[in-house]
Amino acid sequence: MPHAEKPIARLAGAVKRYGSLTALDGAELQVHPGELLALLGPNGAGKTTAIALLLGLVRADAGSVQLFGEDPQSIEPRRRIGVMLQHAELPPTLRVGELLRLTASYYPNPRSLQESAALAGIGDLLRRPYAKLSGGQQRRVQFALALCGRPELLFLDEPTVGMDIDARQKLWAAIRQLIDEGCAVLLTTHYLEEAEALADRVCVMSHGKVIHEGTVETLRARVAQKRIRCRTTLPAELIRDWPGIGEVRQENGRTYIVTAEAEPVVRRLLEADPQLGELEVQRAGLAEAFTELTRDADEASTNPQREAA
Ligand SMILES: Nc1ncnc2c1ncn2[C@@H]1O[C@H](COP(=O)(O)OP(=O)(O)OP(=O)(O)O)[C@@H](O)[C@H]1O
Repeated sequence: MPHAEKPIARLAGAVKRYGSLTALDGAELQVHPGELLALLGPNGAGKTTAIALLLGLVRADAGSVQLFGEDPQSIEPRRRIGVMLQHAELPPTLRVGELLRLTASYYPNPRSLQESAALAGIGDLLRRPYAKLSGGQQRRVQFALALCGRPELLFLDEPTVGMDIDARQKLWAAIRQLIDEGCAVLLTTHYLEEAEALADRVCVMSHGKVIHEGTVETLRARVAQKRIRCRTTLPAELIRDWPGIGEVRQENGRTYIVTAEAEPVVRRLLEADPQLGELEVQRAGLAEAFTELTRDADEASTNPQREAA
């Protein structure tokens, strides 16, 4: 999708090797002002490495890495970002309020303590020592620290891991509020519903490359499969032999069918079983699209001649 505005964070052909392991293999990634980009991919795909490059924590072996058009290791672009990583090492004896004040002091135009605390929902934790908080509370404090500098770009690496449903939804609401104020967010997550709830765009990574980029809708549309569910007396073996059937499963008295084209299958089902009931046809969700995409990428990488064939 062409974008009028210049990206504020950019990887172009970025390569990062750890010994013989290639963690990033020519990754292309762009974050634009004010957007929420979700970075998805299986474990080890290279998401955290991509973020580490953009934060200047590691250097690329090849390709270019830019943050606000500059080298991410220089101080100016770093003053414009906020960061919440998977593993945060924070001084355990400091109280939450002290941590927030200290972090805010690194930024030229920080939010007030009260504003940061309210956004992250930690108003009642300010006097507590950080080390004594629960895992979920510590995550919320880390979120407050990430947003206290009024960043233009927020990096959130699996922010809701360890949070209960209520805390997760509150964090989503706070992220939406930041987006409304014009902050861009680069989010990595394994929760596809999180990407669906928040993202303007998604990038799917596999084996150190971005293998898909688009909206949640375009990602879903990549998967042509439909799911049919019904109650029928027809045996699974019979349906399996019909043309265009991907998979048939029977469970708890219901039959589940996966097919690329639902209409002919539905027609045939109704003809073969006039008693058929509880018929439902669904388009594949983001989870199926994601699984299918990354499986294709896995097959291509373990079987490279397939590409050439
Ligand atoms: N410091 C390091 N030294 C050696 N190998 C590393 C290092 N950091 C990452 N790797 C390897 O690089 C690859 C990409 O890792 P990365 O952490 O970027 O993946 P990820 O997509 O963030 O995975 P996850 O979803 O599990 O967090 C993995 O194979 C990982 O083992």
